[in-house]
Amino acid sequence: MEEPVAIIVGAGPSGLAVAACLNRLSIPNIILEREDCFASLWKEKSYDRLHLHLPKQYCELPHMPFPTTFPTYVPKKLFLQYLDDYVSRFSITPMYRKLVESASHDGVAERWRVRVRNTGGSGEAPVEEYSGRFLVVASGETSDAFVPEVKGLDSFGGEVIHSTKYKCGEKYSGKRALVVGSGNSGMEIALDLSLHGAETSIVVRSPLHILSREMLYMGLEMLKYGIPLTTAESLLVLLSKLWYGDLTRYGIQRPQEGPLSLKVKYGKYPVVDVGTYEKIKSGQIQVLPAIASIRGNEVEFENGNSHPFDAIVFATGFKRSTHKWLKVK
Ligand SMILES: NC(=O)C1=CN([C@@H]2O[C@H](COP(=O)(O)OP(=O)(O)OC[C@H]3O[C@@H](n4cnc5c(N)ncnc54)[C@H](OP(=O)(O)O)[C@@H]3O)[C@@H](O)[C@H]2O)C=CC1
Ligand SMILES: O=C(O)C(=O)Cc1c[nH]c2ccccc12
Repeated sequence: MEEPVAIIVGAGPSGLAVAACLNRLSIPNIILEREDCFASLWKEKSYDRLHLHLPKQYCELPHMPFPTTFPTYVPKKLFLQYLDDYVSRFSITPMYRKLVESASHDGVAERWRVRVRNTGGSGEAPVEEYSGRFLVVASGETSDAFVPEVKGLDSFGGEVIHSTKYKCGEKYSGKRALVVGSGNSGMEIALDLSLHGAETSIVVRSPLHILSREMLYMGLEMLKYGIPLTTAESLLVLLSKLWYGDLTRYGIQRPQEGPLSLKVKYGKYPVVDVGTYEKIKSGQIQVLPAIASIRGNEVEFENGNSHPFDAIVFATGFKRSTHKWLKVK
């Protein structure tokens, strides 16, 4: 095989976008993907009711707009259909079951050396090596599911899953479900559970911004037209306060810093409300503080209260994987 100019790690939307751009310029490249499909987070590790939070014009990949027939907020199924079309259109051929174990730069040869475990076979996974002038890290901020250590979790009798294993709330009907974590996954999974008739609670341990999709869209449009970030986000906070009111009565604080600054500085996205707020307001979703410990089916919270649950969904986010394999001096 001809040596690629670029080695792309990860066949998520970003890796596919880079490969498409390189293919259009006939620049040889390979994508190394540890799973057996592209966009595995979307395909296999996300809940059914997932939609993009931004209007479609903000989410398209380079050189291929979404079809005009797609709705403004693209659902998972159509997004995956779009990615399928994208991969065929730009003749992208990711190499699957290639787990990158190390990537380091050889200064003398001016090449990246990438060691890969080929996990595709049946026996012991053999090691392969690839080299190329450029390395593209497209393995994402959401590569490895994160579950915190919780005192007594082992003693919990019910089901415990990470948000990546959650599809739909159907089987939780009538059950007491606790969602731990109040990012966008936790908030929407709590909504889904409640809509399916689960008695739902969610742990909110830190301050957060809640915006509607329209507010977020407005914020991004303001940035596009050159309105300063601090001005744009002051307006968003004002709108959020007018629309949602004082959230402290439900046990939710707003952060000191604005929603756009938090995203830009720390990659922390605001919660985009797709219906959870109404459920919290009506008392159908109960907000609880951080967990102190678990004993059997009883979960004790930091305010000293404890409640029994049948299932816990950890929507506690992800860790990136680069510290495991990317060797930079
Ligand atoms: N439709 C869309 O576009 C969607 C987009 N997303 C995006 O995907 C990315 C991942 O989202 P998500 O899966 O929600 O993960 P996040 O990292 O965004 O959220 C994790 C949440 O878990 C909380 N948490 C972590 N550890 C604990 C703990 N020990 N006890 C209590 N709470 C804890 C965090 O709180 P704390 O802040 O205190 O650490 C935070 O609220 C984000 O960028 C998100 O915006 C997700 C879903 C839908
Ligand atoms: O910068 C990005 O990741 C974007 O595409 C825009 C965006 C998506 N969600 C947001 C939330 C707050 C600020 C920017 C964005």
